[in-house]
Amino acid sequence: MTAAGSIERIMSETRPLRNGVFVAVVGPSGSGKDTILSYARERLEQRPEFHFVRRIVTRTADGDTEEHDTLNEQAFDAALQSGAFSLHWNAHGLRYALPKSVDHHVENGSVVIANVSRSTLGGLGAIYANVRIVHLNAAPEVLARRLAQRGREDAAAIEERLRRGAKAIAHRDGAIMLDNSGPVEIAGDRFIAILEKAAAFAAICEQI
Ligand SMILES: Nc1ncnc2c1ncn2[C@@H]1O[C@H](COP(=O)(O)OP(=O)(O)OP(=O)(O)O)[C@@H](O)[C@H]1O
Ligand SMILES: O=P(O)(O)OC[C@H]1O[C@H](OP(=O)(O)O)[C@H](O)[C@@H]1O
Repeated sequence: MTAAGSIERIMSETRPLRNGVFVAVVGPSGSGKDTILSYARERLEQRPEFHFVRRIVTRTADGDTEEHDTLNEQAFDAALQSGAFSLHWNAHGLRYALPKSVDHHVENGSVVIANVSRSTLGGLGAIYANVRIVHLNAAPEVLARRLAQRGREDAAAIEERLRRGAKAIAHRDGAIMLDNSGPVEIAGDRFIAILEKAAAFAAICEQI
């Protein structure tokens, strides 16, 4: 490898990764993360500058509001060991990950949007130079009603999700708070406006 090639390789591996923006969507169970992501994805599907991440979860997709890839525990471990993930976490007795391709999308200047756990937020800045945190929420009685209506979990699991949601509110400087207690169009259109601003920022980064 030439010296220039070697420097290029080192530069491309230097973290935090630049050019694009990583948008982390967080919030308590039932706040509507998957719903708002679908709303925005449908409306932005002709816009190549936005990349909506398909997660990997150790849960089958049956009855889920989210489309994701499923791996069993053993396959998840193997993928983790082989470096196939950009980010991973545990919650609700399940394991979650984002594919390594997320990093390439960010380096290529995209706005990359993912539903992640609040537990990942502290580490994001070391991976991605430009991070936006969108903290979705809804009134407690709304969360309880939605989880009951969704019917994906039994009553005990819903109780546990409500407890976890109430406990782990992310008090982070710079998080954009977005209320989704009302109709999905209200929070959905606000979310799209946030993504448009991130895309404008990424476009400026590309010029400098
Ligand atoms: N604005 C809204 N108005 C009415 N129903 C909504 C709204 N937003 C979401 N819902 C409904 O609430 C339920 C929970 O939404 P969703 O699954 O998107 O939440 P989530 O934050 O992704 O939850 P989890 O973290 O448990 O996956 C779903 O049944 C969804 O259809
Ligand atoms: O409470 P915290 O750690 O923020 O979030 C934990 C996890 O809970 C939800 O999972 P699911 O989509 O309901 O399976 C979120 O998407 C996240 O991955």
